[in-house]
Amino acid sequence: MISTTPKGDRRYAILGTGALGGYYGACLQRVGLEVHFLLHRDYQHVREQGLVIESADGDFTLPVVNAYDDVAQMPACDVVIVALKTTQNHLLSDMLPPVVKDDGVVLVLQNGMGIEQEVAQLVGSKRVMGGLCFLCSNKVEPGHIHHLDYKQITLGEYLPDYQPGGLTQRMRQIADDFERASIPITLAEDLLLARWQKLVWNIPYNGLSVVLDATTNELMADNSTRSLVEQLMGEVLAGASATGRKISDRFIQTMLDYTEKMTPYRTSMKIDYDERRPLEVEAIVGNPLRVATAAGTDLPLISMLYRQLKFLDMQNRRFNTD
Ligand SMILES: NC(=O)C1=CN([C@@H]2O[C@H](COP(=O)(O)OP(=O)(O)OC[C@H]3O[C@@H](n4cnc5c(N)ncnc54)[C@H](OP(=O)(O)O)[C@@H]3O)[C@@H](O)[C@H]2O)C=CC1
Ligand SMILES: CC(C)(CO)C(=O)C(=O)O
Repeated sequence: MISTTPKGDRRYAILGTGALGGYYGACLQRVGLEVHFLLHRDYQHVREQGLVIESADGDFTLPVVNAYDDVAQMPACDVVIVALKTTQNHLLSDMLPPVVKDDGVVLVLQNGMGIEQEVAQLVGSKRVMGGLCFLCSNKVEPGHIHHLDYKQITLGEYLPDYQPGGLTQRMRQIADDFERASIPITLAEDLLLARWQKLVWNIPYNGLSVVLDATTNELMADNSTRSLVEQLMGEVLAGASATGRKISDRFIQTMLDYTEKMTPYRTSMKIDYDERRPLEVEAIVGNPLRVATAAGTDLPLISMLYRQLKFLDMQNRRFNTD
């Protein structure tokens, strides 16, 4: 085991060493933090050969990492990063309890909404934080991650019912670790607001990329689809507003500009669809839709997108023989 944690440093666990978890975990280990990686199909490969990160910021290799295929073998950690696809979150009830220290924290870095609430039921709400990752990364081969663009994270504390959690000492400590690893961090006082803001991007682009078989640049180049993107973004703002979170209309333009500057991108949901993997429909579209509906607001375009995605996901799962 590589034990590099000097006094005061936090020990990290990465649950799901894929595109996101593998990238951030490797960045943290590279600057000397102690990181423990839970792997799945490429466990043997990574145990023997480590991780390769091909990155827009410079490639690097970690020939030796702390690799596990069973949480029971992992040490209890201060920060446990959840980086599975949300479609695998049913595994968390077994995975989390042994690996999070009594005074540790589970940091949910997945896309979507409502996951912190589920995690709080497993480990208690005092041990949960959320993060929104503006990252374009793919796992291209066993133990090989290709980081294409962006990397910043917005961090927020979770409190029951997503009451704003303010800024805390442990947020600053985790932010320091990531910044040491050259990952820019924004600290959010209100995690729910930050989650809605991220969904302004994910709901239209992830959803439409699957339904319309398109990349981000294709969605932006056509007037009809660009308008659909904008209308869907408007509905996300309405959902946020129904839960008491105001996002200014100008934010829509910011997200459109951000996407126009992005390298043409096949969204993560589109990659999952093409690879015939389960889609994160419930976390990214279903949960926010249900939250808005419960708060008394109809989101008709998002509701239609949700049903279309459910249909395509169900068809896709029928073909998946894994
Ligand atoms: N990739 C990105 O750029 C971004 C991703 N996100 C979000 O981050 C989350 C993770 O996405 P991403 O990293 O792309 O997904 P990946 O599929 O690349 O990573 C998920 C990892 O979980 C592993 N896994 C699955 N089942 C198990 C298991 N039983 N035990 C241990 N590990 C397991 C998979 O291993 P195996 O493949 O071997 O089954 C895989 O390596 C998602 O919610 C996504 O929406 C958010 C922003 C950007
Ligand atoms: C917005 C983006 C591309 C990260 O910046 C993302 O969240 C995704 O692909 O799921």
